[in-house]
Amino acid sequence: MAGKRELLMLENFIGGKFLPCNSYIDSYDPSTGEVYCKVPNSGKEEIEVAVQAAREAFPAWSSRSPQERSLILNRVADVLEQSLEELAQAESKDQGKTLTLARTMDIPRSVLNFRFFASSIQHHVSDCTEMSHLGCMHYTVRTPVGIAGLISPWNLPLYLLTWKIAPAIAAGNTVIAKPSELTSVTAWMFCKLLDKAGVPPGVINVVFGTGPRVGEALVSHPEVPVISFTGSQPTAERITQLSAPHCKKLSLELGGKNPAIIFEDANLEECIPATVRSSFANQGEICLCTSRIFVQRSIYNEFLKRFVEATRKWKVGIPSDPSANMGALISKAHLEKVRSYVTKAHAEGAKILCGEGVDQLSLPLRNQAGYFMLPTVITDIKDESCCMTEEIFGPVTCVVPFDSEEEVIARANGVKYGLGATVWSKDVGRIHRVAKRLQSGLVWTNCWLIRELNLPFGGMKSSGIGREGAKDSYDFFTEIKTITIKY
Ligand SMILES: NC(=O)c1ccc[n+]([C@@H]2O[C@H](COP(=O)([O-])OP(=O)(O)OC[C@H]3O[C@@H](n4cnc5c(N)ncnc54)[C@H](O)[C@@H]3O)[C@@H](O)[C@H]2O)c1
Ligand SMILES: N/C(=C\C=C\C=O)C(=O)O
Repeated sequence: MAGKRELLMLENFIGGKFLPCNSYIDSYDPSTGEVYCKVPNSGKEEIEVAVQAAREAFPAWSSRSPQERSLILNRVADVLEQSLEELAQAESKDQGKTLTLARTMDIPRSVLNFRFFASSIQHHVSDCTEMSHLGCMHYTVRTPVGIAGLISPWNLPLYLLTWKIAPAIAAGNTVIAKPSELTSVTAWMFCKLLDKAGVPPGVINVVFGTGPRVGEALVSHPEVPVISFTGSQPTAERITQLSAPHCKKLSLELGGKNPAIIFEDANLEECIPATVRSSFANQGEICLCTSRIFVQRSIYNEFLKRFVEATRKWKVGIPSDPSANMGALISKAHLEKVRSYVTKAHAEGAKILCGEGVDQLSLPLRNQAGYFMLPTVITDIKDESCCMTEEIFGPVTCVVPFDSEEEVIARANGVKYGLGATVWSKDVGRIHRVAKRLQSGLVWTNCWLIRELNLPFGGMKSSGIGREGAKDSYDFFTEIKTITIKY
């Protein structure tokens, strides 16, 4: 039929083979609102087959040396890098993010995830102590846990999936990965590259589908002893319940309600563009995005004026537009949810200074049913408002004044989350004092989102349990044993 386009059909990747599924889910292009892809709607049956493949691959893979595994991880990095442009195009189309961001952040970071763990796996050492008076020495050994279940969200699809796959296989585990059903395409493209990189069949299995069906089947499987999950807090609760009867090892990387604290001596030339970026990068769909901006009262009015001016220049455009700073949100439902927060803030008497309901979006005709929204700044809002306490995960940020250091620490800590904070000041003593007292797994001062992969990444309170990073991921994906030798 004229005008009818072929849909992209994904398949599960199990035991080194692509396998079709009995049923499929529609996947949408967020920039047009059109269905363009079909994602397998897998369930228990597919998980059973994947477990069998991962179980069979485990003995050979886990007995390779870290150096041998490292060679393969480096080859995965190479093949990913060779496909950088196709992967970036696909990530942008599937997720709605700008092509520029996919090219400069998502895919390069996915490549780096493999290179980084290929190197770090070769540098771990174990502990050894001696009790000479008893003629004993003790040492520790670490062994891979087994089959790892890896579940990832839709905001940084390949970036976050590979941040789990790379350390898990580097440590000798085999894996079953389940990407978000909303953004499965780059995971499927990644599977196509694995044979070329020399990854043995069954070491990496990817099963697609929804959380309640295939995600729960994976989490509940008795032969999957370790689950690494990145996503929302309510899903983490469900995963915790399902894992409890099996005492599974769990790593939970969850949401945030991240504060930026801006003291009167901050360098506003640097702070304003960085805070626009920390609020609205990737459409505000990064767990580390700033959503509560506390500004010291003496500079509040100046900051607000300049911040709103800079936000208005943050361009929303179609993802392929090189001048766009922001693309489309992930789904219609998510767009409606994000907008509803602005409506609630307005109803509570807060002021919407720019963006949603105030300014006009300008989009090409073909993209008018896409899930776009302008970056929105809210002020005159109470700390207790849902916009100041709940994770919105979209391009909405609130700006409020504060008077003292003591007060702002208490207010910044006054939410259930504790993931990433930023602090802006030239006073080194104050930076150390405030950073130490913030209930936050990560604190960036005078910058945002500079990542050091060696060090722990993760959240406090409802932002999660456990940390990821060179040593932390190694510890998580291995079991430790203490051995005593009497001589
Ligand atoms: N801390 C971090 O590093 C980090 C990083 C990115 C995103 N996030 C958080 O992720 C959330 C947004 O992502 P999302 O909407 O995809 O989260 P989500 O919890 O809805 O889904 C995440 C993943 O879990 C799966 N899932 C859903 N229900 C499940 C169930 N019952 N059992 C097993 N799996 C299930 C989904 O299919 C998806 O693959 C936000 O809260 C964001 O802050 C956190
Ligand atoms: N896990 C990381 C980032 C998470 C972002 C959430 O949206 C990372 O940089 O390692």
